[in-house]
Amino acid sequence: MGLAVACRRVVHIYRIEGSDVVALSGVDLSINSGEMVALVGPSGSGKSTLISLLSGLMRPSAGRIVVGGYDIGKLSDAELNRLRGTEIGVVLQGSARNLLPYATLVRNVWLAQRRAAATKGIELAEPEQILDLVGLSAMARSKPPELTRGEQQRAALAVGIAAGPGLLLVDEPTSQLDTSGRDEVVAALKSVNAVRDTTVVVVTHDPEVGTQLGRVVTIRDGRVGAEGRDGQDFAVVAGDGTVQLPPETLGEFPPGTLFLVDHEEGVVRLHSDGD
Ligand SMILES: Nc1ncnc2c1ncn2[C@@H]1O[C@H](COP(=O)(O)OP(=O)(O)OP(=O)(O)O)[C@@H](O)[C@H]1O
Repeated sequence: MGLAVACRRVVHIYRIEGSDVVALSGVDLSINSGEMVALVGPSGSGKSTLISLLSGLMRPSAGRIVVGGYDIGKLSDAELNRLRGTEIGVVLQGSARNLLPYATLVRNVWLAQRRAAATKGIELAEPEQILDLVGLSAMARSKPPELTRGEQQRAALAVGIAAGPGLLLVDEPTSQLDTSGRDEVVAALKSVNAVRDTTVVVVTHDPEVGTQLGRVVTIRDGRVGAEGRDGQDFAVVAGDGTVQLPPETLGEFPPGTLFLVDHEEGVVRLHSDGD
């Protein structure tokens, strides 16, 4: 069963040596249970910070994040740890960071399952079944260095879903892959989502990955700047009522441009001198 995600006015500030870096400045985002979402946006816009907060690796400086009914900001370290090992799967950028090079894929998956099996008290899928889900059953007895980059990335996904999480967070799974490697990784993500109803959130720089996942959320300057759904782009109203226009339209609508909000008609119109 997939976990739903709700972010309300999420702010995150890194404090380093007396200076503050505002990484997120008011993220409002809802993700339904079983949805697939791509997070895109310029470098430094806050995507990885958002993933770290959703995974419970850090708590937000302000605002609220609820994952599957758990309020991330209010959980103890032990509770966050438990959540990360069982309900939330995380695949870090760079497949090598997720895999033990000296262990076979079956053993990699089994090791990731061990703690969760005890904590959850339920029977988890056999490692071979999990590897089959990401298209790696033929490589079950191989070790990571024997795999191609794309296969390693899919093995990292298998480890990420080993404990049967309801939310899978994946950072840049297709960087450094060729087109066919990328498509196989996206197919593996889709198969996990379809078979297990897992909610999947993927950080990516590849627009094609976003298109294939269906819903694309653009993070810009630490907040949700835009959304793409089924190939159409939308501006998004944030929790404080502000709307970011795409930077490329700022020439057309410079700061100070007036819009008329017509409550009765339910429309927003550009104000021109003739109005
Ligand atoms: N550990 C940290 N300490 C201090 N500042 C940080 C830290 N991590 C990120 N930042 C800063 O927070 C902002 C958002 O960074 P983040 O890594 O979340 O962006 P991103 O969109 O994931 O970037 P990229 O696409 O390059 O990975 C940036 O200004 C970055 O320099």
